[in-house]
Order: sequence, then C-alpha cells, then structure tokens
Amino acid sequence: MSEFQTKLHSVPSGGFLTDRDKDKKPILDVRELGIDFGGLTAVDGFNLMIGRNEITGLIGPNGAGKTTVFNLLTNVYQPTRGSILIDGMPTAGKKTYQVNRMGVARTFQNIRLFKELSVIDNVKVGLHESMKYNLASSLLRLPNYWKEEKKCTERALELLDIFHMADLVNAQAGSLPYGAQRRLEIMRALATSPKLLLLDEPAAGMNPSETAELTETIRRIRDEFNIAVLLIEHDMSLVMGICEGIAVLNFGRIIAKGTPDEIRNNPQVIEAYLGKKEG
Ligand SMILES: Nc1ncnc2c1ncn2[C@@H]1O[C@H](COP(=O)(O)OP(=O)(O)OP(=O)(O)O)[C@@H](O)[C@H]1O
Repeated sequence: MSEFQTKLHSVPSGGFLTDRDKDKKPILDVRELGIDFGGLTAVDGFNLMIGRNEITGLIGPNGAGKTTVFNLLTNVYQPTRGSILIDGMPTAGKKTYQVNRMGVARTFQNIRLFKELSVIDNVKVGLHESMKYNLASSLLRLPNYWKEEKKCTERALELLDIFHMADLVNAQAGSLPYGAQRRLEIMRALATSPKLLLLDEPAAGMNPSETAELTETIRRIRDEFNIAVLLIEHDMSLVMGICEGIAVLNFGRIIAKGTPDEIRNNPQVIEAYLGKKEG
C-alpha cells in the first residue's frame, strides 16, 4: 500500500500534479511525444507531466516502450514528433550531455559503472561534469584545477557518507555487492546535481532486503535533494510503495495515469499488465 494519500490535480496546461507541486512549474512536461523506428512506432501520443518533488512510476509489459521513453527524455534518441520541456526549457536539438546539464540524470537497466575504478572515482566521474576548470587548467594542473579537484573529492565523500558508503571509498566498484553497485550508480547520477532523476529498473536483480533498502534510498533522495524521480520498475511492491503518480505504457501508448490505488484497480491495466504479474 502506498503511504501517500496525495491526490493528483489536473492543471490548466494539461496533465496532473500532486498537492505539493500543483502551484509550481513542473520539472517535466512532455507533449505528444513519439518515435518510429522504420515501420515500427515504438512510442506514440505520449504525454506526461511531473511535479518538482514527485516520485513517478512508468510501468508496463516488456517491450512496451519504457526504456525508449528514457532514451527520448535524454535525447539519446531524437523524437519523431512531440516536445519535451525540462523545467520549462525545450530539449529539442540538444545533445545528451546538454540535457544532463539542463537537469536530467539517469541510471541504466544494466549497471554501467567503471568497475575497475574505486568507488570514489566513480562518483567523481559524475562530479567532473559540473566542475569549473577548463581544459588548459586541467592539462597544466594550474592552481584552479587543484582547488576544484579538492572540492570534488569533498563533495564525493559527502555523497558517499549520505548513502552509508563512506567506508567503501577505496573499494573497487566491481567488487561491491549488487545492491551497493546499484546505489553507487544512483550516486554517480546524483553527483551531476539533477532536478529529475531517471531510474531504469533500479530493483532488477535485487533480493527483498536490498529492494527495501533501495525504496528508502529513493525516498531520501527525493526528500534530501529536493528533486523529482521517474522510475521504470517491474517490482510492484516498490512502485506501489513510493510512487505518487503512475503512468502505464502498453504498445508505446499510455493506457492509464493515476495514483497507485487508481492504477491497481484499473481494469485495462489489470488486463494488459498487472493481471499477468499478480493474478
Ligand atoms: N534502436 C531501436 N531500433 C529499433 N527498434 C527499437 C530500438 N529501440 C527500441 N526498439 C523497439 O521499441 C520497442 C520498445 O522497446 P523498449 O526497450 O523501450 O521496451 P521496454 O518497455 O523498456 O521493455 P522492457 O521492460 O523489456 O525493458 C521494442 O519493440 C523494441 O524492439
């Protein structure tokens, strides 16, 4: 059961926002998004609005188009049609790293860490994105470089401390247990200071206690970093437990949007997805 009793409010520009976010500019506003791969329409007529501090779930059967939506939101794929606004700014024509700088960070279905590097160096990779020194000061190791590098190490240690990984600073990323690798990947994404964090199946391969810990981590991220989270997940205990809004995708189209209770009881969703998983 979700502990959130939040109602979703429809707002004048279309879409729904939570009580908490309804008077603020949404962090994500997607209109009529679609992409075709040759003759295959993978996503079509996709509309989604996410409030600044909302945790939203994107669920649906395998092959429904969920990861494709993430690839569209980060401009890995250019949409065939439709528009995406991040904090009111269009992402059209931007490169993936520019979308990251606009405030969108993501993790992947298959963990992508620098497994040979230490835990702290993995976090610092994320932080380097936002560091201020230029190429010359980096290559020549000018004073500004060392100042920024020190700040970067301090920030990485802070992040690791928040997620109870301070004692693993020098461990090799690839040697960590699965759950900790997932957490590290999330931390690396957070290091870029996103306003919207996209998590692609963060609980995949986790045991129940790791999933419970992850649920808590996601909640803390929203609360302590004051950001929004959009997550793709098949683990319904996690989705129903922390999401305020849920969108259900089937064959590339949203078939339902609502609170966990609305989604759980929606006959179309039960037919297309939940019935098959839980029935
Ligand atoms: N680059 C691509 N070229 C061609 N087809 C693609 C490409 N990327 C995705 N697709 C197709 O788009 C559809 C949606 O795939 P997608 O991976 O987004 O689904 P999904 O909902 O994330 O599935 P899962 O839950 O299994 O991860 C599939 O039919 C897939 O084969």
